[in-house]
Amino acid sequence: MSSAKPITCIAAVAYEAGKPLTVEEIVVDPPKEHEVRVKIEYTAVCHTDAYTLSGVDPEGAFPSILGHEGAGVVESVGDKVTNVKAGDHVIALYTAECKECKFCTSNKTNLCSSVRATQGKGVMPDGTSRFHNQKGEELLHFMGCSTFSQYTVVADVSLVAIDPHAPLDTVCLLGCGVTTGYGAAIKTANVQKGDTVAVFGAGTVGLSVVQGAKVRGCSKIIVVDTNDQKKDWAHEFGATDFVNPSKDLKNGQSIVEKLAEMTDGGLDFTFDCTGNTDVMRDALEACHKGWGQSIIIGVAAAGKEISTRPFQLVTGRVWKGSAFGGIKGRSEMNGLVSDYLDGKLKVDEFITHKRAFSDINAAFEDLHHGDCLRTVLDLSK
Ligand SMILES: NC(=O)C1=CN([C@@H]2O[C@H](COP(=O)(O)OP(=O)(O)OC[C@H]3O[C@@H](n4cnc5c(N)ncnc54)[C@H](OP(=O)(O)O)[C@@H]3O)[C@@H](O)[C@H]2O)C=CC1
Ligand SMILES: N[C@@H](CCC(=O)N[C@@H](CSC=O)C(=O)NCC(=O)O)C(=O)O
Ligand SMILES: [Zn+2]
Ligand SMILES: [Zn+2]
Repeated sequence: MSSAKPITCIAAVAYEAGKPLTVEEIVVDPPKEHEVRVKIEYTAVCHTDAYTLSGVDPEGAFPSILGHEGAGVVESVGDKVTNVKAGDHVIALYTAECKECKFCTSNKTNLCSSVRATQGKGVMPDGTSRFHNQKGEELLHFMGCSTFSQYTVVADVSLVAIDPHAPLDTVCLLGCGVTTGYGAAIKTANVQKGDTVAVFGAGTVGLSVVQGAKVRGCSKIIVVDTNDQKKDWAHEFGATDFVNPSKDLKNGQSIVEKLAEMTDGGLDFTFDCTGNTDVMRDALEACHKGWGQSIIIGVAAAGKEISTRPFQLVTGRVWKGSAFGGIKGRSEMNGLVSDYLDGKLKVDEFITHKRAFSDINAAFEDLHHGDCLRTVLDLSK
């Protein structure tokens, strides 16, 4: 039996959709069997946190503790936990890896099913929460991580222990944005030397796709973004071209026509990193006839649907999706951490803002300004 006691700490609670988070004291219960309590040191804010807080996530539930791009140190473990121990440095995984379910053993996907159903309901695998506020009200978990709390409890399958030399204030970004985009390029799409690529949306996810395409030696890497402020970053991460569809198109020209003109008929691979369903259609239709593949990464609001003429698929274009870049967190995260430590994977470059955790609502504001890729929050402040 674990001898851990409840911990009182500071968390940012999402009480209501569309409202700022409330930074307050909460109680975090000890981890149960196959659970781990983690002291979160650093977390970043991902666009998906803002999406859920806005109220358009079909799985969004309140009150809850959001956050899923975090790193910290294991404080205590529940019974039957064997993959991590107190003191380990860890990254939280919103895509778990149990290594036993039919998804994990298939080698076809990273979408582990072990805890996904309860995770989507905001509870631990036993159906209960480990978080309460000072009034004794239950607070829900989020994406199996809830990193907007100084202490969180996660399933053991939702954690990976990492090299303790890796700085937690930067590798927290491997918990989502960087891994998602980079993995979508090198794993889901498996882009190759000489391929042509277009990336729609130059946030952390899109620029990480660019980084993957550059590492693989793609011949053309076109970034499409409506914000000119993203142009310098696009080139810094490896883009060969930047197109702003709100000002770089000829009269009457569509972005699909512009991209076809730039690539002799269309791209080998396109990636949606915006979550906009109209952009998803453009990304598919900008693919080359016969073989072009479009990868959807962006998360769209409840009720939104994608459409295109079936002829686009009949004539050989392929629509795919990618979650967490297709990366199996427990098996593959340490490869990314090593690449980062060896200077082969850019991570620090995405950190445009740093703030105290108590300033978390300002970090959500940062997301709406063109000068922000990621804000990293220090949970000790
Ligand atoms: N599938 C997965 O596993 C994951 C999915 N996501 C999703 O990926 C998406 C990107 O995340 P993130 O990089 O953090 O988000 P950001 O908001 O930082 O990046 C999105 C970028 O797209 C730009 N953009 C918006 N509309 C258009 C448009 N019509 N055409 C071209 N560019 C446009 C935005 O510009 P501006 O800033 O001016 O609006 C911004 O630069 C989100 O939908 C997020 O929820 C995130 C992580 C994991
Ligand atoms: N809750 C949403 C779906 C949200 C979604 O698609 N999430 C991505 C990760 S976004 C990270 O920033 C994902 O990995 N999806 C796969 C999964 O199993 O959730 C909804 O219900 O539409
Ligand atoms: Zn995310
Ligand atoms: Zn599994």
